[in-house]
Amino acid sequence: MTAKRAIGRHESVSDKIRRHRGILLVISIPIVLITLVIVLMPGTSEYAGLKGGGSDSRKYAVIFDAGSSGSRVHVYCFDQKLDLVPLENELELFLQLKPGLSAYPNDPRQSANSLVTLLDKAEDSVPSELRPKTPVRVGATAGLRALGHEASENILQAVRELLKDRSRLKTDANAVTVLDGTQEGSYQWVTINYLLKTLGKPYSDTVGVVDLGGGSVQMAYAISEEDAAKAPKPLQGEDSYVREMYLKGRKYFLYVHSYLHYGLLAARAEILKVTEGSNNPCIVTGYDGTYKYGGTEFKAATSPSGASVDECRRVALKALKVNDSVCTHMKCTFGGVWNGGGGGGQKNMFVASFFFDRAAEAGFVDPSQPVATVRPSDFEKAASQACNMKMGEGKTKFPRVEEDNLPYLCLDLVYQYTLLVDGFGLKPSQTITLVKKVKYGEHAVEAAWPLGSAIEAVSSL
Ligand SMILES: O=c1[nH]cnc2c1ncn2[C@@H]1O[C@H](COP(=O)(O)OP(=O)(O)O)[C@@H](O)[C@H]1O
Ligand SMILES: [Ca+2]
Repeated sequence: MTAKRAIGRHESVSDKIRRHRGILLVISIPIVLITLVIVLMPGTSEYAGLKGGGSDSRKYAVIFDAGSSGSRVHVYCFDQKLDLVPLENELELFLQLKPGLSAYPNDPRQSANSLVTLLDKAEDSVPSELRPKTPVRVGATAGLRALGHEASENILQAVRELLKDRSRLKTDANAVTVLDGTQEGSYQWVTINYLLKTLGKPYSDTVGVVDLGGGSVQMAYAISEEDAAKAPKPLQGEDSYVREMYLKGRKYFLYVHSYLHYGLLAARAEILKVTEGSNNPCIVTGYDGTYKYGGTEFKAATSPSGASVDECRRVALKALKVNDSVCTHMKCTFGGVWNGGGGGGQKNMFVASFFFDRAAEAGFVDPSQPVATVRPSDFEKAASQACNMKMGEGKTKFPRVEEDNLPYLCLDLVYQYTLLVDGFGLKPSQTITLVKKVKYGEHAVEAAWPLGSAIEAVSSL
């Protein structure tokens, strides 16, 4: 016994290993395997945390929307997969002010300086070390388009100088421009479909968009390759009807058209021009004043018999030139413009900007919700009430309407109905989604073109 114990006590380490090698083998194989998996697989938590969490893998973009009625800035932050990630508590920094750049047609410096507060706050929201790598873009829309080349180019040049003098953000050669209408419409389509996560799906699973600004209105939707091949060729100086875009591994043919002078505030002027200098059946009963747009004044006075939906519709149809212009294409919207042929990409329409705002002011949409499902006929119903009231009743009948908009409420709602139904050819009973913001995970993001521009800007980095 003693001898045996003595032998046992002096057993060498190698003897022990040899004796227990079976057990050791059973324990060590899984440990080695697990270690290998952790080291080699990029998807496992620790590794991915190190790689994806650092601020150097994030890309910021600062986009100014120089709209006809106001200027806005959006700052977005994307991860490596081009998903939006929160900046502080929201998925974007969004700030806005009025008026827009085109309110200073003869003073380019003052026009550019109106962006200073937006610029400073936007730049502050980008981490200091990333600023020189962060693209900044300024896209001007209908306001500068309508000003004409020289005045708008002077303003843009002053904005370029402001960015150079005051900011460390990265400006490319074409970073400060007047967007052409088809660009604006296609960015809006990318924004909405990105937020709905329909990009990469077949074209008929995407949604179509309408964006009613102050100066212009855009419609965009994806069409089939066959329909794209049938698109009418644009005349000289016209934008082409179809844009090809490659997004999330799929090629899209996007029908897009922008109508300058048919944004809501510009359309008021077009409708008042039809009855030039005399009474107009779209003006709310009891109002007699003037409407200013783009430096011109228009008489805005109701007819002696008061406002009327039916008569206002006749004037709106004239302003849209629905029946007065020649359609040389298969089918037209209004003003002789091709309608794109319809199809699956147009069956769900997301309708933004002034459509949402007026519906909320008229009281048939809840302004605290990001989206609302309505029908074009809802605009007509609200128009009937607005056209039948007197100015004095406005505040009680439509408590949410801003005072300045009250004389034009009948006009705005009739125009919106006429644009959707007679202009764009939607059925009065078709459901459409009015959209202010789109939910993206837990957050909601502004349903506006700058996100589409930001995605393009960071994709090329
Ligand atoms: O970021 C946004 N989110 C939601 N609505 C917006 C945003 N930017 C503009 N809008 C809408 O567009 C309307 C003004 O149009 P804008 O001034 O952009 O005219 P434009 O597009 O014809 O130049 C605003 O009253 C608002 O309804
Ligand atoms: Ca706009």
